[in-house]
Amino acid sequence: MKKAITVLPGDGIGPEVTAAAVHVLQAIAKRFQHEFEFHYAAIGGAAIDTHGQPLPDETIASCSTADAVLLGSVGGPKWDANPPELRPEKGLLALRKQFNLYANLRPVKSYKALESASPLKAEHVSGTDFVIVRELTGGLYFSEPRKKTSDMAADTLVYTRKEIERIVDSAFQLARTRKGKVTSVDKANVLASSKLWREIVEEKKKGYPDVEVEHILVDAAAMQLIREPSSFDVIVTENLFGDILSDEASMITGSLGMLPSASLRDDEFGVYEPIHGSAPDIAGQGKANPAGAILSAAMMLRHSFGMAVEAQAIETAVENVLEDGYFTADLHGGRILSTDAWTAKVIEELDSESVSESICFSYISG
Ligand SMILES: NC(=O)C1=CN([C@@H]2O[C@H](COP(=O)(O)OP(=O)(O)OC[C@H]3O[C@@H](n4cnc5c(N)ncnc54)[C@H](O)[C@@H]3O)[C@@H](O)[C@H]2O)C=CC1
Ligand SMILES: CC(C)CC(=O)C(=O)O
Ligand SMILES: [Mg+2]
Repeated sequence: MKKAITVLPGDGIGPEVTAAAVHVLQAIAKRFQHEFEFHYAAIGGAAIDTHGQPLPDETIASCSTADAVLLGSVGGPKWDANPPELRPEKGLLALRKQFNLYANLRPVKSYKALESASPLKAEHVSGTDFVIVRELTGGLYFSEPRKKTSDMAADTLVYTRKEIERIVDSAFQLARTRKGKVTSVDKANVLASSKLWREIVEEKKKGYPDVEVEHILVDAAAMQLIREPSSFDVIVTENLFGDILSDEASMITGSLGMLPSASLRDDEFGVYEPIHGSAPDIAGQGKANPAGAILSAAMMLRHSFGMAVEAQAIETAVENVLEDGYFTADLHGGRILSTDAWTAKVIEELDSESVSESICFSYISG
């Protein structure tokens, strides 16, 4: 199958982790006889430097003609003093809005091999398997009006019924394919937007009688994620809460570098991005964990290209490399490899006999 992928490496460790994911995709293309065409375009600080804006028209054009987009990360101290319209993060937010990517799926799954890398006790980590469904194109990050003087500052939190309904529907539909439970996270004891959110979840649940629903306030949710992460299946929440809770949740697995994400709309198109930022403190040192980006590529294969077997091959290879005790510098307890060396292990694993046998078996049985 022939597919066009636009790669937006961005800033900091973005180019390192997207390079890793592209290498893995090339290995998949070779093994399964697909043709992946990679087109590179600028976003974030890199785009400000070359094009004078964080989301150039050429980048939008490239993404518009692509089957899917692989993104690294944006931002860094070089651009921190820039005015708001010339901040790297503005490019990422504009990309999400431009392509109407309202549903950001962030799977959080524990790995046996990483139980000791997590700051949580192994018995708490074990069995963790949930997805955060984060609303991605509304809320405070798209605040209008937004104002700042030296004496006051204001951001506006707006959600429309339509925005809440579609993300809540996404969560219910996802729960039906999993363990059948939705946890809606809000701050309905204080915020008007959260009160509407909760009302809509209550209305929507009538259409999904097979799905169990619970409501939890965001502060308690932050606690419950640490106390009993295995109690969650699908968490649905607004933009800011989802951003914060997913970084917290990443540590259950051992590192922020482990979590992938898919930013989706109603068709197959998607932007696939690790949840972490540009990590300026480790950029250019071969210390970045590329697992989040590599697993994002697997999500791309499954969702945008319908390549479930290929996606599973990547996920199995990542798991096996961790099982073999090969870690990156952010994870404690294994043999530490550089970003490139760890990626090479994943590709070696993909090429290995055991993975190819399980793939053949899946083809036959699937
Ligand atoms: N999606 C995106 O592009 C995002 C961009 N940012 C931007 O990134 C810049 C840095 O933000 P921070 O708050 O430091 O968050 P960050 O996510 O870049 O880093 C937080 C910490 O986690 C570590 N880390 C992150 N990803 C890692 C990986 N793959 N492997 C190993 N360690 C990893 C970093 O070294 C750092 O110690 C800022 O300019 C921020 O605005 C932040 C979050 C998301
Ligand atoms: C620009 C930020 C909203 C990016 C971020 O932290 C995220 O999407 O996780
Ligand atoms: Mg974030």
